[in-house]
Amino acid sequence: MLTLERLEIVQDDFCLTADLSVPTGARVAVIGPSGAGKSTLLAAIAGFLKPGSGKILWDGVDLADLPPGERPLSLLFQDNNLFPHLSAAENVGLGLRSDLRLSSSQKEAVSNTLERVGLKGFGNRKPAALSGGQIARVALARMILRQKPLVLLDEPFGALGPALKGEMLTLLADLLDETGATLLMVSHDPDDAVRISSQTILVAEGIAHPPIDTATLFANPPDALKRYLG
Ligand SMILES: Nc1ncnc2c1ncn2[C@@H]1O[C@H](COP(=O)(O)OP(=O)(O)OP(=O)(O)O)[C@@H](O)[C@H]1O
Repeated sequence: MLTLERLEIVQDDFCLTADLSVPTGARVAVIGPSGAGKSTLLAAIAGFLKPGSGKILWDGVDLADLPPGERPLSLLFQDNNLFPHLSAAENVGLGLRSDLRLSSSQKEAVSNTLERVGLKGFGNRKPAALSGGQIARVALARMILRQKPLVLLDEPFGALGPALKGEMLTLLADLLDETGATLLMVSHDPDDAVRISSQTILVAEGIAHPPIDTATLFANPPDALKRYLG
């Protein structure tokens, strides 16, 4: 379980508070107006931003002293963070070792994972020779290979067209079924929230609200969400 305990994150004159829990295995959308603090929230959980006060706990363990690379999570941004000079397989392999000195079983795991996301035979290609959807698949492959229990996605498919995005959300849901990982996914598209997540965290007016049932939230949106939805 992820617990944000009386968390306060301050960036210059911006302040976000959160006091909430996300049960293990839950899939939670994070939505809210632009600039409300969705990325800031994920950055704090990932360890890139030090909270002003409060705690971030995973299964009761305070993550404060763990650097980003040692936290029990994978993080994926919209640009998918692929290194342009590395092949698809190497980009996936980075999920296991940053120096890419992989054992033969690790290399096999990379190749199996590429196959799992539909990229069999694409391992030697550099990102420039891959389509947007294929790049997203490489990023997902790296994420699942890391086998972390918490997955943080920040608008991961925002640059893709609707059909491709739908395909990626389906693949993501299948991968989460297999790994049982807990998901927090920032999205600007309410349809994504409905599609991938049973629960939604609304971030608005300085507060990351506790997750509530997605359908209930959209059926009866609070004013801040109404304004955002337009
Ligand atoms: N490095 C920084 N230093 C100071 N303030 C920052 C910094 N990064 C972001 N902010 C501010 O923090 C607030 C929250 O930004 P954040 O990017 O988390 O919002 P968001 O909800 O993810 O927005 P969007 O949907 O547009 O991506 C904004 O007011 C932003 O200007």
